[in-house]
Amino acid sequence: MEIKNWYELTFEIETNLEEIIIWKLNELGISSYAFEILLNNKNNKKVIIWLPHLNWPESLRIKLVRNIKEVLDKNNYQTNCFEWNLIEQEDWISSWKKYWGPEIVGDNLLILPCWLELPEEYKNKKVIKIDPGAAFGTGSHPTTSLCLEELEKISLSSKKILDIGSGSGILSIAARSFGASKIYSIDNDYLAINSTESNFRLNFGNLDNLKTYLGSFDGLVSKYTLKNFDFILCNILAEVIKGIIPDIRNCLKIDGEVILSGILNSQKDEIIKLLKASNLRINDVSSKKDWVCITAQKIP
Ligand SMILES: C[S@@+](CC[C@H](N)C(=O)[O-])C[C@H]1O[C@@H](n2cnc3c(N)ncnc32)[C@H](O)[C@@H]1O
Repeated sequence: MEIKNWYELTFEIETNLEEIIIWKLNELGISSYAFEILLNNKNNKKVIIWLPHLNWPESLRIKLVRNIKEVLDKNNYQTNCFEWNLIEQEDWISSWKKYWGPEIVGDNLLILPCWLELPEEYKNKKVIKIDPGAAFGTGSHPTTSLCLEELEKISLSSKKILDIGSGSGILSIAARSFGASKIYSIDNDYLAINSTESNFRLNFGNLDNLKTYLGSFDGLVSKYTLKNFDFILCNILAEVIKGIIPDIRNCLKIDGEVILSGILNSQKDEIIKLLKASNLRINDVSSKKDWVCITAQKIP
């Protein structure tokens, strides 16, 4: 289905609430947003959220504002200044482009918005081209960059990968760029699956090494044979991760590894406990801002 128009929601927050808003939007499955520094008030930022109009009837928009207000209230910030505009696809693309430039991740990766030429100074980087569309995964969120940095550390040559919650496809594309031979990408949002496929094509010109599945991971594992993966990449919220750890183990081959992201610092210990209980050995824990990424290995 093609998205024609977008709702644009804007409001102000104190700058220190940015991470909390990102966390809430992530939880609500909202991926297109930006923060703008206000020149007249350096302590505040403008939040701009774009929502595909077909998926956001009035009732859901009212609920969204209520959700955001609740989060802000809890953090002692009161506002009623929420402004809605309806904008056309072309205007959304130009708004979005204004906020997005090339981004270096880890030692060697460069995330490049598809409408930009590769800047000369980044010619030696491994480039991942992304058209952000309506799916999560531009590389700028700590949960994504933590996964990308983990991927840089491991040898993926000829490996079989499962990407659970592929969003824009950014991790699948990185895995292929690092030499993985077969990538299976799962997402329960059709916009994300479209985005994974079109971004994969944008980078490699074809979908030869990619297989996509639309649906929830727990439903798909019982329907298809998803087994013997060398690596599983899973950047989903901790609440979802908790319920799928045993299935993740079943999908890994012995010695295979899972990279889990989307976990808040406060949720780390509980996830580590669940991983150990499923016979998954913790190999690495890295963190950025409030977020943690855990790498665990299937032991016999
Ligand atoms: C935080 S985004 C991650 C996107 C991308 N992999 C990245 O690292 O930037 C999580 C994605 O998981 C998908 N998702 C959430 N729960 C899921 C589930 N149970 N099964 C499959 N996909 C799921 C969402 O639609 C979303 O695209």
